Amino acid sequence: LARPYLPVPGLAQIRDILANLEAPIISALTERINLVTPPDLYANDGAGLMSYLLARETSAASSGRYDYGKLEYPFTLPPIPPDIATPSDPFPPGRFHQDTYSGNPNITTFYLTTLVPFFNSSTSYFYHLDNSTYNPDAVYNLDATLLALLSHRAHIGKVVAETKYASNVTEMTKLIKASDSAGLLAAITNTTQEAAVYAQASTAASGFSAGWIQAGAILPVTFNSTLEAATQTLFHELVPITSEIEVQYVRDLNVILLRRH
Ligand SMILES: O=C(O)C(=O)C[C@]1(C(=O)O)C=C[C@@H](O)C=C1
Repeated sequence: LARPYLPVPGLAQIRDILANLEAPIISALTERINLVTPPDLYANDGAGLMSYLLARETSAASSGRYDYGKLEYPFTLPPIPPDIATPSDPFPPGRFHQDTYSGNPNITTFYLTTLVPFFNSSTSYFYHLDNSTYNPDAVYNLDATLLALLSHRAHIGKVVAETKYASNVTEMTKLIKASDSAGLLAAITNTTQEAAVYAQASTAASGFSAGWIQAGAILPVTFNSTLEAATQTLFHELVPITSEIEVQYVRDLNVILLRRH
């Protein structure tokens, strides 16, 4: 089946798209932080979460969630096959191509090792008459929502990379041909933009915690600081994961560029 020709938006528009994902990410994080985490929920490298995801992703795949160009990638299913460049389709600058790299293993590791420790609430907004706070399904449900948002956000790096390549073909081609990963990382990095992303995340986090507190939610005193710290940690990991997806995407052009010249 022929895949569609999908041009990518310009950098300013993509940054708006990335900005629009910050509030939903921090919203899901806020909800997740306010649920009790049952002991051993993530034992065996998150095997329980992974089997929860597998069922959900199998259903999501059948409704097309991970189709070509959606920029949504599953954690538990085989990756979408990459595009193969041909003489009639040499991946012209500005056109999206599907590469083989997935940032999801890095996202899973970071989630389990770095983010889960923030999820230490002793109270839950679910009310059970038997006073139990046991609710692994509700927890996994938010984990799955959050992971899908993080993955989508990071994999938008593929179109960031394409648009950066298209606007700087000469310079990037040199780095790609030299397989200069460090040079490519330097070329795609914009520390001013990163600072803006972190500042916006921080504003959103304080907005969400203020909202919950003003709405009269009964919250542990540490909620505000936990959400702030988790948000900062999250975005300081997500931006490097996004950057790595960008670098891998342009590196993938190597074969084509070497063949062309
Ligand atoms: O906006 C960009 O230029 C991006 O490449 C995206 C992003 C990010 O993840 O937000 C990643 C790397 C850059 O250093 C700045 C920001």
